[in-house]
Amino acid sequence: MQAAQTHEELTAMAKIAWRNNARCIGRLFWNTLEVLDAREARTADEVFEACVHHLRFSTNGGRIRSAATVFAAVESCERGIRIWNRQLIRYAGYESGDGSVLGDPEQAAFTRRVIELGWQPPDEPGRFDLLPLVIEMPDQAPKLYELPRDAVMEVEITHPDLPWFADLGLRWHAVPVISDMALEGDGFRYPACPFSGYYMGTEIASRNFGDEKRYNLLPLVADRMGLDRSLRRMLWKDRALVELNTAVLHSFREAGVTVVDHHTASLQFMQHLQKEAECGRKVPGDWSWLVPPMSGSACPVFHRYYDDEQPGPAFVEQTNWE
Ligand SMILES: N=C(Nc1cccc(CNC[C@@H]2CCCN2)c1)c1cccs1
Repeated sequence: MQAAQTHEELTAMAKIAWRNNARCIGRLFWNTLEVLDAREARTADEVFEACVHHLRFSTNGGRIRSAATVFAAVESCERGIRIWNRQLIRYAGYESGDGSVLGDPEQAAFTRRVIELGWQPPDEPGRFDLLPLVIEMPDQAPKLYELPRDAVMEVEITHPDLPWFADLGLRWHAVPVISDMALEGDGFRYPACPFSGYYMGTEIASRNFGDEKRYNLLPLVADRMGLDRSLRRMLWKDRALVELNTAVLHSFREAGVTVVDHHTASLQFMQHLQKEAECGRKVPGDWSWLVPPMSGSACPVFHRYYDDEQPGPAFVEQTNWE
């Protein structure tokens, strides 16, 4: 077993792992990452407390701080401490007999799993019920924890010009916290290291709200806009996407919650490419992830190729509970 990394070594490793993440458009700010050291957490309760602290620290009243909380390292083959949730904050998906889902369909299997583990859904299940955290300590059964409501900031979605938009009852949480990946590098592996930043508007509007296999809201928004959905060439999906994205960006800014539009994020990434070239470093990039899911060719990141290397240190996928 190697000597543990100092906090400085751990911080540098996590920052470089972010800088190496080929799928991330927000890497201009890699050096601002705050690393919270939770390697001493030895019980599920202590891990839960550190996760709640991460939410409060990163949310920061809406002035979001990019952060990573690092729990204990493991030898390569061990499972170690694991957070089963893909993100610390996710909404339940309740599947009914006919296959329809109330809430987030992407979370239907996980929702079933946590109910098996003893989670009690609310008396009135809804579209935005917070899922519990599932924390697994080495050689122990997983434990469930409800997130304190005051640690989860949410934004209600309204539209600057369309009054009826508020009636859709849409909301989303302010901070994305990826909690199922491992931080690997310099001979160390950290299987629990939730990391968070701020959202790009398209993630919520185009993907979480827009995807057919998610909240599938394009037909509803188009109908409320009075568009003719019988003709694809009327581009009703595109018009609905623009208004969903306008609403998300407007609502987050109104609420004082950090968010970035896909045009600004693309320009920032081009600056990052410039800075890295000046430092003599290649920038690994995955075009299919870097290009925003709407108006791709209107973003400069679209008009070039990327280096497909995957250098370490890195945040890596790992087998989860399924
Ligand atoms: N803005 C963010 N979004 C983000 C980053 C990484 C991963 C994810 C999760 N999205 C992955 C899903 C899976 C398929 C399509 N999207 C979101 C950030 C999350 C953590 C720091 S920034």
